[in-house]
Amino acid sequence: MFSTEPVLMLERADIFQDTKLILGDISFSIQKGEFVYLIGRTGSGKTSLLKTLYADLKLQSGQGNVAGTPLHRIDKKQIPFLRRKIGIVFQDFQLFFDRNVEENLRFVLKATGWTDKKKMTDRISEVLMQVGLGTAQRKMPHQLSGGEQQRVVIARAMLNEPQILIADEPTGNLDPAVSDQIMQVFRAINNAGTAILMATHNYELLTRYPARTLRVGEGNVEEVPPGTRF
Ligand SMILES: Nc1ncnc2c1ncn2[C@@H]1O[C@H](COP(=O)(O)OP(=O)(O)OP(=O)(O)O)[C@@H](O)[C@H]1O
Repeated sequence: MFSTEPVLMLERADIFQDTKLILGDISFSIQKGEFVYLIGRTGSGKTSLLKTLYADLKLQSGQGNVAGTPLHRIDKKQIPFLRRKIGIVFQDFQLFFDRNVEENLRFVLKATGWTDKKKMTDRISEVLMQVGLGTAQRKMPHQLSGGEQQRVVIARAMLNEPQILIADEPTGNLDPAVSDQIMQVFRAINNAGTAILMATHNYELLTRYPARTLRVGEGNVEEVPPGTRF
C-alpha cells in the first residue's frame, strides 16, 4: 500500500548525553527516498543526534519515529529490529580485520536472522556489486584501500534493504577523489529508493552534490535555505 509516512521524524525532541542536554526541542522529518545532509561545527551535536536516531542514545523527551519504530517508547528488545530497518555507516562500526569481506557480511546476515546459505551468498554478491566491489569477497580488509573498506561498510549497511541509511562522516578520512566515489555509491543507493541522512564536514560535496541540508548549531537544528553557498 502506498504510504506518505515519513521514514524518519523527530517532534520536540531533546537530545542528551547522559544528563547533559546537547540539542533541545528538535523537530524535522525525512520522507522516503530523500537525501539529506547534516552539517554543523565540531561538537555541535551531529553524532549525538544520529545516535539517538538508531537508539544508541535514549530519546528522553519529545517524540521520534524511525522506519516505523517509535523511539520515545522503545525498549531494549526492540533495538535490534529497529537496526535491521536502518543502515548505519559510523566510525565505530568498523570491519572485523581477522575476517574476509564475505565473512564480515555473513556475520551480519546471521546476526539478523538469515539462515539459508545460498540466499546469504546471493545477497552478499548483490550488495558488493551495488558498491562496485563485485570481486572482493575473499579479500581481507587490510588488502583493501580506505575507500574500498568504506564501500564494504556501506555494503554491510545495505544487507537488509534498509529504508534509510544513516552515515556519520563517511568521507572523513578519505581524499577528494575517493570521497567522490563514495558519493557516487550513495547517490546510486538513493536513486534506488533508500533515504540517506549523512553528517559531513565536507562542504565541497555539498556544492558538488546539492541536496536538502540541516544545520546543527546553537543547541538546535535548522533547515539551510536551498542555494546557500558553503
Ligand atoms: N559520551 C559522552 N558523554 C558526555 N558528553 C559527550 C559524550 N559524547 C559527546 N559528548 C558531548 O556532546 C557534545 C556533542 O558531541 P557530538 O559528538 O555529538 O558532536 P558532533 O557535532 O558530532 O562533533 P564532531 O563533528 O566532532 O563529530 C559535545 O559537547 C561533546 O563533548
